[in-house]
Amino acid sequence: MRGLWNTEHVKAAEARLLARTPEGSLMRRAAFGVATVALELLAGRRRVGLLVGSGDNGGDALWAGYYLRRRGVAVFAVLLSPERAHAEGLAAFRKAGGRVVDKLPEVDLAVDGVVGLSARGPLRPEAAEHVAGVTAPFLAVDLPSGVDPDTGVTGGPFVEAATTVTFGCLKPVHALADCGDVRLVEFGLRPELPGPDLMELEREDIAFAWPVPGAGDDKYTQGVTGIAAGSATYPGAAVLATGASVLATSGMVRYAGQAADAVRARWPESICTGSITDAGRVQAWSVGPGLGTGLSAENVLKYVLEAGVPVCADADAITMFANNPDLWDARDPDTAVVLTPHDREYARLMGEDVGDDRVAAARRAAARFNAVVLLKGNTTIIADPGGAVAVNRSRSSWPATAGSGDVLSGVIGSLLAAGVYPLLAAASAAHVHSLAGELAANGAPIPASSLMAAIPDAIRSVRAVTP
Ligand SMILES: NC(=O)C1=CN([C@@H]2O[C@H](COP(=O)(O)OP(=O)(O)OC[C@H]3O[C@@H](n4cnc5c(N)ncnc54)[C@H](O)[C@@H]3O)[C@@H](O)[C@H]2O)[C@@H](O)CC1
Ligand SMILES: [K+]
Repeated sequence: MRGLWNTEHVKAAEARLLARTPEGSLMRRAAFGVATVALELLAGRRRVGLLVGSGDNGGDALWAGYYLRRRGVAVFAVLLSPERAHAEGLAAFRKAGGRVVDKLPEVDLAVDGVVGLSARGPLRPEAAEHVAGVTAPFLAVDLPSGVDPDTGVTGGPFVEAATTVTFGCLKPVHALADCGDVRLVEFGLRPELPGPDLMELEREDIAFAWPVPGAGDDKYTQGVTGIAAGSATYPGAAVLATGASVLATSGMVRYAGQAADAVRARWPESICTGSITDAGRVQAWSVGPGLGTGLSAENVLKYVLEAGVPVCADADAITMFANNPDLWDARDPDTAVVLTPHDREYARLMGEDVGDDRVAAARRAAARFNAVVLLKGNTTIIADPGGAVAVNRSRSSWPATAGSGDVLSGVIGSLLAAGVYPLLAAASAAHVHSLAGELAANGAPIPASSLMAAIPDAIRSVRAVTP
């Protein structure tokens, strides 16, 4: 698991660390890290340009320029606010033979030291012009300038970084926005930090969480998943959700609904009934995809909420909660619920748009409904009602296709049925879903059924990293 910390916590921790380290040493260590990565990226080429802003981020860039000069690299720097440039960094840079210029010449690598942790808003016009004039790849210092450190939002021009070197710890921007290849330079900040504000699961975490049958297991002991999805109009949603559930774990899957014939034909291993009341016992329900929003669908939703087992509520289930909040009354407060809205469903459910701060939005919904909220997007945010948040950056946008959400809800249902903690179930499902999308797509569009079919490969790939 990788932790990520908000700027507020990073700044407070840095202040404590600064107070007990010799002046300037942290900046020089950070800059040395930047220079080391720059040398690696240069791979023998010898021209570097620096874009230097008014704060310590610019100071880092100037000190990195100093270290690069000492290794014989030609370094040019544009000072965006010459009178406010970091004084010691600039002096060291000049003394080492660095050249201050009005405009960067052709270089092999550009270092973005425009703004860092104190950044607000997009690049200002002058910086944007310099950035636009650069053809070399960018190495961003701490974070790509113009991208908000806490939300990853860009409201105008920003630096497209091929590589980002950050210091002390990762910040939300590194998971919420594209920062290229992110490298972390450690300098003893961790003991000063509270628990992380966000976490990003790694393959090892998912491999650890994913249910694996033991010698004493049978089809019942691994958790039976119930799928309440699909309708005469939308049988495909039922086939996809059930199939995803069948492929995600080796526990049993029961399907209940109007698409029983279609599901049975495609997934003979599932137990299908036409009515939810005949479904039998399950350890979790996945409800909503293609279900409709009429009275009979509302009754299905009530039935699964009353069952006293974890519920993944997706698609039409979310719309029904938005239309008729009284449906929540059917839920015992101890029943875990995972809601999986996309932005429009979120707006329906919450009566407000997601806004720029997606993490805060997911946290608000999780607190309001006492549920895990998985907010879909290129980066999926998964918030726990207790405040914990996991993020999953998708590797490509191919999974943004019809039926993809049905697959995700089936996987979440299976993990809930296997007893995986809801936040971990949702985050692990999101990870495997995006990995399956990447494996299936392999550079071309994919139907959701291909994504679903790649779930076993994704699980194998995740599990392959465990010793
Ligand atoms: N505090 C520390 O312990 C360390 C800080 N380090 C560096 O210091 C950086 C933070 O430095 P600062 O707090 O001085 O601030 P920044 O360098 O992030 O920003 C400097 C100033 O730029 C202005 N600014 C904000 N948004 C802007 C925009 N969109 N366009 C143009 N100007 C804008 C603001 O006036 C801001 O104070 C970190 O990102 C990191 O690179 C490192 O040297 C490591 C140690
Ligand atoms: K930067």
